[in-house]
Amino acid sequence: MQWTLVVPVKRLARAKSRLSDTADDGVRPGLALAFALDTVTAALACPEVADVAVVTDDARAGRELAALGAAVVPDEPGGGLNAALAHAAAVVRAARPGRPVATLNADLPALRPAELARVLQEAAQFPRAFLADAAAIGTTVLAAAPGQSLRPAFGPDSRARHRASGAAELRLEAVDSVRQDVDTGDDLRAALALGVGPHTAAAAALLPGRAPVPGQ
Ligand SMILES: Nc1nc2c(ncn2[C@@H]2O[C@H](COP(=O)(O)OP(=O)(O)OP(=O)(O)O)[C@@H](O)[C@H]2O)c(=O)[nH]1
Ligand SMILES: C=C(OP(=O)(O)O)C(=O)O
Repeated sequence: MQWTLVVPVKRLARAKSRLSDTADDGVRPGLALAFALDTVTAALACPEVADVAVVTDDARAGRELAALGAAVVPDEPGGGLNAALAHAAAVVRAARPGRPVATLNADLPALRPAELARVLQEAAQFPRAFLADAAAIGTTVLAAAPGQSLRPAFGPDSRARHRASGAAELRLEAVDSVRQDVDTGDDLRAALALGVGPHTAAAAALLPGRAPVPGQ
C-alpha cells in the first residue's frame, strides 16, 4: 500500500523559534528549510510513499520543495498546524480517495527511507495510528487509512492527545530517524549524531562553534 504524505512547513521567518539560542535570526530560516529539504528528500525515496504534498504559505519553501518533486498546497486556513493538516488532507483525499494519508513533520533531518517504510507498513494495520517523537511527548507521524479522517491534534502533549483520540500508538524499535524531530539545540545535536541529510549538514556547519561534518 502506498501512501500520500502531508508535510507541514511553517513560514520560515517564524519557524523553529525554540532554536533561537543555537541559530540566530539570520541563519534559522535557512536551517528550517534545510530540515524540510532533507525530510522531503528522504520521504520521496521511501518505497511506501506514492507522493508528498507540502502544506505551506512560504514561497521559498514551496518553490524549493516543489523542485524536489513535492506537490504544494497553500496553507489557506492560516489557522495553525492542525488546520493546515486537515485542509491539506482534504485536498489530497479529493484527488485520490483510495489512498492512505499520513502527516510527517518537516523537522526530521536524519530521516531514513527504510525506517519510514517500517513505520508506514505498521501504520497500515490500523484505521488511525501515530508515532511518538524522540522526547516521547509529541508526535512525528499521524496516519489514516482510506475513508478515515486524520483528526490531527498536534501541539503540546500531542502523544497523549492522539492516544486519547483512539489512534493506535506504533511501538516500533529502531526507527530513531523518524522520531528525531528538532526543536532545540540538544535535538539538533542528537540528529547530527544520527546522521543528517546534506542540506542540514551544510546549514549546521554555518552555526557558531561547528566545524563541517566530514563526509556530509
Ligand atoms: N503549514 C503550517 N505548518 C506548520 C505550522 N506550525 C507548525 N508547522 C509545521 O509543523 C511541524 C511541527 O511544528 P513545530 O515542531 O512546532 O515547529 P515550529 O513551529 O517551526 O517550531 P517552534 O517555533 O519552535 O514552535 C513543522 O514541520 C512545522 O514547520 C503552521 O501554522 N502551518
Ligand atoms: C507540534 C508538535 O511538534 P513539537 O513537539 O515538535 O512542537 C507535536 O509533537 O505535536
